[in-house]
Amino acid sequence: MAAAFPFSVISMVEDVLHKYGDRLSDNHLASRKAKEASSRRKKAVKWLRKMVGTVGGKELPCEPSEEEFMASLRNGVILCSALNKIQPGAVPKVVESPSDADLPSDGITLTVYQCFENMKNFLVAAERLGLPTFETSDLEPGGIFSRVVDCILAIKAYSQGNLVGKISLWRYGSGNNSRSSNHVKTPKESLSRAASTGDRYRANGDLAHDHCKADSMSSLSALVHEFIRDKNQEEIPELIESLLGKVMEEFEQRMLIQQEMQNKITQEDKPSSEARNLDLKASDDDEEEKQTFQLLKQQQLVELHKESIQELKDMFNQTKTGMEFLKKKHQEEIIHLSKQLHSVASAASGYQRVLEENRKLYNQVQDLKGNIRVYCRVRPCHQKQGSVSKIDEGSISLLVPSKNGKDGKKTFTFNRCFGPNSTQAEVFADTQPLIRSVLDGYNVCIFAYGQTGSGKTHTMSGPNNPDEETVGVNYRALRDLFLISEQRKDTIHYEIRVQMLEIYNETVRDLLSADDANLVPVQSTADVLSLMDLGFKNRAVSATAMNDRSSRSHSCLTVHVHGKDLTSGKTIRGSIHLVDLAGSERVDKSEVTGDRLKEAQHINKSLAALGDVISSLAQKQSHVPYRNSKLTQLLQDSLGGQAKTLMFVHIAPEQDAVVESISTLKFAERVSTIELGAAKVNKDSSDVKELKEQIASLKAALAQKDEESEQSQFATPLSSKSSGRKLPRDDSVSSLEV
Ligand SMILES: Nc1ncnc2c1ncn2[C@@H]1O[C@H](COP(=O)(O)OP(=O)(O)OP(=O)(O)O)[C@@H](O)[C@H]1O
Repeated sequence: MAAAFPFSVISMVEDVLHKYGDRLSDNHLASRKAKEASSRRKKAVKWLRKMVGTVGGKELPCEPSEEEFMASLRNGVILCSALNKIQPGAVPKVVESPSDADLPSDGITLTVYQCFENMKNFLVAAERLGLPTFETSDLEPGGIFSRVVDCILAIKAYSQGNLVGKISLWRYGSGNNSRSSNHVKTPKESLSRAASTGDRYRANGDLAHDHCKADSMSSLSALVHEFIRDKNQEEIPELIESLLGKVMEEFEQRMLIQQEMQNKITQEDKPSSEARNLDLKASDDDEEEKQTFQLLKQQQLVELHKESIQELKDMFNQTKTGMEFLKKKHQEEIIHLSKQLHSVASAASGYQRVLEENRKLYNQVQDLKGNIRVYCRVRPCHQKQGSVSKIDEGSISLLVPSKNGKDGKKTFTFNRCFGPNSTQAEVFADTQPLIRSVLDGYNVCIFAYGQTGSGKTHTMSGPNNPDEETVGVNYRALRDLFLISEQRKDTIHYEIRVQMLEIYNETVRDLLSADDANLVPVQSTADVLSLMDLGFKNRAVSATAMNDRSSRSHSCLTVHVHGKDLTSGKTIRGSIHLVDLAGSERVDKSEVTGDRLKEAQHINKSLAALGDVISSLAQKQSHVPYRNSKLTQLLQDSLGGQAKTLMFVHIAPEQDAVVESISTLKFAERVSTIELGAAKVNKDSSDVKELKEQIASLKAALAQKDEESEQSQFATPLSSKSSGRKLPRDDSVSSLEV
């Protein structure tokens, strides 16, 4: 083997003995080793400080003790960082300590697992790069720390050197570092050393030819024997070991230098053949590096995927926690809302009860006030001196000329009296409560009575082209109906339908349609207004053709209300008749003829029939002659015990109308005394109602048998002497002539 070496082995041993002879025989080998180890450690520390700088906000101490150095490397961060500095990405994942403040002196803030991960990753990377490695336990007390130092110095060498010969050196060092303290030399160091040893290390390699194996061995043996001759027997094994170590070190260095020099010469002298060899070697190395690189990349990818998966897991867990939190909150909200809803529901049912109670009380009060209410209204006077001497809230006084020339005074009492200055709104204010009754299921009748020109149409409809202020009871009543039904829409659904009829000469005519008596559904006051306009137009056409017919006919606007309680499902029906009667003035038979006479007869007949009905109601007679006229037939529902009736009595205050006024006021006073009994709400089924009507009809038919066939005599409206008048056989509500 020695023959193959480009230098003499003996001279190499001689050199070693010359250089280290004294020191090899030093009795304090252990301390020398310790010094050497310390020196190597310092080198490692110095290099690490330079490469890594601060880790976790701390620097490696300049001269740490072995224990301190071990502790600072234990979490693997410094080692990983160092390796990554010289080979970026060599250790793909390094877990660092969170902050410098958290880094204790021993450098272990990471969990044991994290430290282990770092160390594992570092050792894998080091091994992959062909660097000498060590056991993790070497960083613990009792471990072989020199192996760690070797590894660091190998990294240092890796960073500084080239690849040639490197791997074999490291492997050598790695495999022997438990026994030797080999210093890994860089090619540069080796070269400089070669230069200093001069003649003994010739680079051409032909010096070895004069040494034969036997000579070498005997000379070598002699040299060694010479060296140990005077040495203590016990020291000898250790000395030999030390000498061998040094010789091996020297050998390594010389081989390295030799190889370097050969490479250099070959590169200069034989570029083509060497280039081929180098190419081959380079391609091998390239392939190896490529594989290593790909492996690293794959590992990095795997690590990245692992990280992503972990992140996803964390995110999933966070979302799950968030969802659970939201679910809990949501449930709490629902419980809270259901509690609120419960209290609102009980409040609403309480409100319903109060509303119901209120309705009952209100209608009781209305009942106590009397079912036929009479209000008197006096319009402004066209003369300077009128017949009305005094009007207060409940009474009206008229100046009545007596036969002896002295003026007497007559006073009449009513539920309310309105003077010429009373506004439409004031008049309606006292009427308003009746409108609510309609929506509560009662039948209501408001009719305007009085002689021609006394102001009936003004009260019921207002003047021609009325505005918001002057509009009459009809419009205001309907407006209230819609307003209240709107207010109650959450509890009761109302359907409102309207009918507008005219009774002229005992003939009923629908003012809204050419067809049969027609109930038109309406949704708003606007609907009603347009219908009323149509009705008035239809009436006006007739009036033009028939000479002031409006004064000679009764007009009746009827509103039917059907309500359904949305909670209980109960239904209620109510209706209101708004009647503008024909003029009530008495017409002397001898003064009129022809159509005018006929009109007067019919008006008087129907008003007499109205008087008769009211009279029989006042006397609580078992039979009430509703069927004596179309008017009383039409108003039957609103004049019986189930209805609430209001009569507006109108007075023309002029002196020349005083007789007619007194007649009117007497009639009205009599009406106001009538007790119809408590009004009843329409909650009966329609069958019951129909049966009641049939009974009433049969009773009426029986009574009529005794009456005279035809009553052509003009009767005053106040007359109750209607007996003897012949009633039409087919005058039921359903057979009204239109
Ligand atoms: N309270 C009042 N304030 C002011 N003007 C009134 C009032 N009442 C009636 N008038 C006016 O008196 C006139 C006659 O009134 P209106 O036509 O209402 O009487 P009427 O009783 O309906 O008559 P007819 O029976 O002929 O229909 C009208 O011009 C009307 O505008």
